[in-house]
Amino acid sequence: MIRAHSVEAVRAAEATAMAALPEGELMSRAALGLAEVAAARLADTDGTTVVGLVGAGDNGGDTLYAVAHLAESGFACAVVLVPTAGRSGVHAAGLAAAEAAGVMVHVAADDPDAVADVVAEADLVLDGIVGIGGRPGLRPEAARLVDAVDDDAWVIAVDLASGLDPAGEEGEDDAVWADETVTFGTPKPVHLLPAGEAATGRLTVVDIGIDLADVAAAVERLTWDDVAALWPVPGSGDDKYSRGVLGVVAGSEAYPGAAVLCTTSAAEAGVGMLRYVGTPTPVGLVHQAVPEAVMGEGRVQAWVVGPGLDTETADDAARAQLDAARAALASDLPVVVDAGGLALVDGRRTAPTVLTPHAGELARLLTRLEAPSAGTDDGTQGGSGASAGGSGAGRPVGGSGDGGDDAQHEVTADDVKGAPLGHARRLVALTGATVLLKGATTLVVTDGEPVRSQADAPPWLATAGAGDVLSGVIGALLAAGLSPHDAASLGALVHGVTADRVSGGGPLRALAVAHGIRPTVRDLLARGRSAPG
Ligand SMILES: NC(=O)C1=CN([C@@H]2O[C@H](COP(=O)(O)OP(=O)(O)OC[C@H]3O[C@@H](n4cnc5c(N)ncnc54)[C@H](O)[C@@H]3O)[C@@H](O)[C@H]2O)[C@@H](O)CC1
Ligand SMILES: Nc1ncnc2c1ncn2[C@@H]1O[C@H](COP(=O)(O)OP(=O)(O)O)[C@@H](O)[C@H]1O
Ligand SMILES: [K+]
Repeated sequence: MIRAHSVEAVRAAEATAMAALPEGELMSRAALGLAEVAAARLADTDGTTVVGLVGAGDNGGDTLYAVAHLAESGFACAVVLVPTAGRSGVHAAGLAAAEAAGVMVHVAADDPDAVADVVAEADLVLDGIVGIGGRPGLRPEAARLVDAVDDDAWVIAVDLASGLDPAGEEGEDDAVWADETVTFGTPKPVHLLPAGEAATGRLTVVDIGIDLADVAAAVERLTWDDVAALWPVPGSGDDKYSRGVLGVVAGSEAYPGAAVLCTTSAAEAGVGMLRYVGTPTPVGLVHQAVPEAVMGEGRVQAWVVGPGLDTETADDAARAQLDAARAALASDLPVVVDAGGLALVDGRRTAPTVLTPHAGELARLLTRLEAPSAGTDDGTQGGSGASAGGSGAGRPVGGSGDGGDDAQHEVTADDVKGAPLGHARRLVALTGATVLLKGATTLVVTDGEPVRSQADAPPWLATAGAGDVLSGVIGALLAAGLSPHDAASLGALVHGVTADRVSGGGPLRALAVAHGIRPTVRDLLARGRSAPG
């Protein structure tokens, strides 16, 4: 598992470590590690020239010492001091070390054009403008230097790409776009979150001897090696019921294929038993595609509700299926709610719940649930008595404070994409559920848990039906007894890794991803068995 810690946790751990070390020792370790990475990249690319962009804080200090090391190793090195105060505005001891090593020192404010030319010559650029002390965005004088960097230069962000929000809450276009980030002690949230991941590039962590082993992470990412520890592997005493029965309420006359995709992936994920509830067309298709599935309701340990569910049609079969969906939501069993099922959610369930919206679905849910008088948005069904909350669990009033009295604020998909984590948290606050927000980086947010962030899938996975496959995997894991947080994040990991294998760099289809789940899990489990220790 990769663990990222908040800025506050990092500063506290640094303070503890510094108290036991000679002054400047941590910065000296950071700078040495940074210089070693930079020297290796220069060797890989036959580069010879280095420019460090140096801001006013300790991030600039790291950069000055690192460039001094690189100059001592024989590279042609210069630094550009970004603050308008020039030499007096930067880390004094770091500047002295750089000058002593023969580094050329330029002050950006003195001659901006000439300095831009110096930057443009560099084979390798160290971005030391700001680190964890930075506010989002770049000031114009910094942006001008960043614009001057040659497209072929290797850009290493020191600790984080300047301009990004270190907490990764807000997206920021005005930031350094790094090929690589060399960070110190531990990853920071921005490195793993959608707001900063692309601008971070390759992430390299330098050990500077700070201890965060017992400190809760702000953001976590499951890796391949976590699968063996988390995946529910049956023992000799198990039977199909003890392994977990999953009920699936999915598909409709309008969208029958979703039922096939969801049940196929649940079967491929190795669920103990599968029950399917649907209308005649998907029942026939599921019967053919997944002969293991049993048709109709019965005892289950968890439900998937919603892929391809049609909440608009009111014929008898569709109504019976919707009744089953509502009963599942009103039950005390774990439920994964996806796609059409999200329209039936109108508040808190007390039982474990995973909501799996994409950005557009999250925007619609927030708009509806934060409205002064919320209800289900499938108006055809009227009676709110069959709400997701069941009898005693009405819609919480959270969010009423930001809407204003008359005009309801409509949340858009673009709002969600601009600040995905914050919007996912809003839905967690409204529902108490685990929220899995789909995208290139999928976020799993649960109250009181570190955010899980998975980025395992290729963009080819952005294809119709891929979400139906994901819900089947998560459902199988919930039925086996995993917590919503683990089921959702492990499901996202396996779904993404499978998509990557199935794609192999080319197109994929959702059904192929469903069929790829079984071999992927097998191989990840085998990897765990062969791992040392
Ligand atoms: N505290 C420690 O023990 C260690 C800190 N280290 C380094 O120290 C960094 C943190 O240093 P600081 O706390 O001094 O903070 P930073 O160097 O990240 O930045 C703070 C300075 O940048 C200015 N600034 C903030 N936002 C800006 C923006 N958008 N544009 C331009 N200027 C902006 C501020 O006015 C302030 O002077 C870490 O990221 C890391 O690189 C490392 O040396 C490891 C040890
Ligand atoms: N750019 C991307 N890169 C990787 N994965 C993506 C990207 N965009 C979407 N995905 C993934 O593809 C799946 C799409 O699911 P969804 O939008 O629910 O599709 P559908 O409703 O058609 O099944 C999700 O798992 C999502 O995380
Ligand atoms: K930086």
